[in-house]
Amino acid sequence: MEKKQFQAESKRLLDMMIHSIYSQKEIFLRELISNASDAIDKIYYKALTDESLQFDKDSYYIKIVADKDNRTLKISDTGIGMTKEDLEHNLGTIAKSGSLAFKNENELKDGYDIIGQFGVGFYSSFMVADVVTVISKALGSDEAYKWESTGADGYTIESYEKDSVGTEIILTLKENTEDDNYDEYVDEYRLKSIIKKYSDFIRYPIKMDVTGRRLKEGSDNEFEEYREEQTINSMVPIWRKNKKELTSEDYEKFYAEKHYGFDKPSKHIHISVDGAVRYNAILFIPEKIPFDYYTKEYEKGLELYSNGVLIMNKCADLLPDYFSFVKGMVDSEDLSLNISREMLQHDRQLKLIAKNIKSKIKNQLQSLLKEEREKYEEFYNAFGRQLKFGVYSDFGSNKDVLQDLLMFYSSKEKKLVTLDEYVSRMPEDQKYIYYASGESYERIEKLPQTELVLEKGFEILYFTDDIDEFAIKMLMAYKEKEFRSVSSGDLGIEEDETEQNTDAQQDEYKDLFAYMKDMLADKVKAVRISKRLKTHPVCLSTEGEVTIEMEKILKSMPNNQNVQADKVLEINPNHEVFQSLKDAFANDKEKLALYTSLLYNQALLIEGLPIQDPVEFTNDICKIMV
Ligand SMILES: Nc1ncnc2c1ncn2[C@@H]1O[C@H](COP(=O)(O)OP(=O)(O)OP(=O)(O)O)[C@@H](O)[C@H]1O
Repeated sequence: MEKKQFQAESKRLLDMMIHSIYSQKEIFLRELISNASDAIDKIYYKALTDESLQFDKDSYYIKIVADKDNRTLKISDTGIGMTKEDLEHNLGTIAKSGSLAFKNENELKDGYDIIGQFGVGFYSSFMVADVVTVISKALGSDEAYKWESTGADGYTIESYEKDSVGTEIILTLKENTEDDNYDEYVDEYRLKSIIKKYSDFIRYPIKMDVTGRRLKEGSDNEFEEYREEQTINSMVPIWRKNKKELTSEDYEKFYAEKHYGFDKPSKHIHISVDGAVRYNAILFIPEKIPFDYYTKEYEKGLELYSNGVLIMNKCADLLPDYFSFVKGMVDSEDLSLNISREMLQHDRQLKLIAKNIKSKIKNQLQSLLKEEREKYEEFYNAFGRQLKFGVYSDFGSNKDVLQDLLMFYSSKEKKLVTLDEYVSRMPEDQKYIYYASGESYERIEKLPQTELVLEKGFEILYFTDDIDEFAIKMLMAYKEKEFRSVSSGDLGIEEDETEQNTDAQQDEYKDLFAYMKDMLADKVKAVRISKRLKTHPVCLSTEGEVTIEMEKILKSMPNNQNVQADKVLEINPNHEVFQSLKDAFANDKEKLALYTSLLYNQALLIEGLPIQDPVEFTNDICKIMV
């Protein structure tokens, strides 16, 4: 029989599974049971919506059979089954193709991370089995097939006999080793406990023949063993249970079982609404950021159930983009089973649910911020960018929902603070909320432009995310306090005597500045005496809406429209350099040209902007050295 090869990525994954040192190998059973349950969901859904199919609730179940003598474990289901193509396609390739490429070799080595990141599902059976056999008959098909693989060297598919629709997965367990005892996976007691632990909420019965002991009939001291089929799981879906009966562990188990993420959820929200619209939902705020979160591949959405039947895996309409990190499910009695994706978008019930969910998530985040600050900061470090993006997008229409959830690093507190905290401690004479933008906190800390604001004792928020300034522009103000960049022309700081002095100086040396401006041509809008510089000789400030950070970001975009910030070169009149400029202006215009060009380029460097001609710049430095 022809042996087919796994697709390259699957092969790597399989290798990892086979050689896995993952300590929780038992999760393979959870994976197979959850696949079986998904397959039953599919046929169940079909039976409810297709009248030609018989509907008999009792015929949907999962059965586990352990054969101690042959060391095999069989997991069968009465689900939708797989055709030959399905077997090849679903079991020979990784569904989320390309995802492996994101991870580097080291991270993958112990197979631990990968399980979490991708929920490798079916492949996890190779952690405990040498041979995996899948026998399946698809709904509507007359033929059944057997798929078999011993791992990395590929798989075979052949026709097979099977009467009923569904799938059987037979695992031939690995030989025991010093470290691992695979016999435990044919041990009834152990299997029962694994099922209870991970799959108790599966909605279909998970049946298993178990051995009991009872008194022999007519005897009061002789026992006999007997076999009986038992349903191991309690079957009530967690979202239908009373919140009071559930522990955080139950929610965590559900989160893992559903592959919402490998991390533990940072927070869960269990909603039961019985009003104008009835629904149950379990939502999770993840603790860690999914590896593909900020990529185009990431798909937001919640699982959508109609009265216990899964009708959509990722219903995007239930979550606004700015809460796209939320995982979970919604079950509503009020949705029709036959609803199509297009109809859903217009469904009134769904819109109500989405609105309700939005406010629940917001409240939850707010209470996390209030009550568990550290946890909130962890969350914010992972997903804060998305919230800021939410403020910016849709023309700022969501700013009211989001502004109280924002945090920025503070020059004063040296940690993340909220806008409310900032505003509430603003001194009376402080007009604006000040911010400074840059690549990192360390770099911003050194920006000359911050000098005056800091000297006044005002707090500065540090913006290091691309989106920060754009979001703030959209917000415009918080509690009626406007935002102001420390580089902006007008800092709104009351002028004292020395500052009035600078106005006089500006006037006095206007010819010098005009001359310098001419030399820099359209690189700057003006050259001016600085009011904000205290110790540094030079800096750039901006006039108008576009700041230097915004210019940088806009320039890096694919269809940049060459948007420029209106830059002003500011000179510190109290720095010795100013005296040199004055002398050069009076006696040596060539020198003035050299100094002007040097100062301008220095200001660019401070801003992290590229110098147009670095060779010329270094030659200029040499000129003043010799
Ligand atoms: N018992 C089964 N019956 C029918 N189809 C199955 C069964 N087991 C697996 N499949 C098919 O094989 C596919 C691959 O399964 P696998 O467990 O590897 O990934 P998944 O379930 O899609 O994703 P994940 O496990 O990450 O949620 C499934 O999507 C499903 O189409």
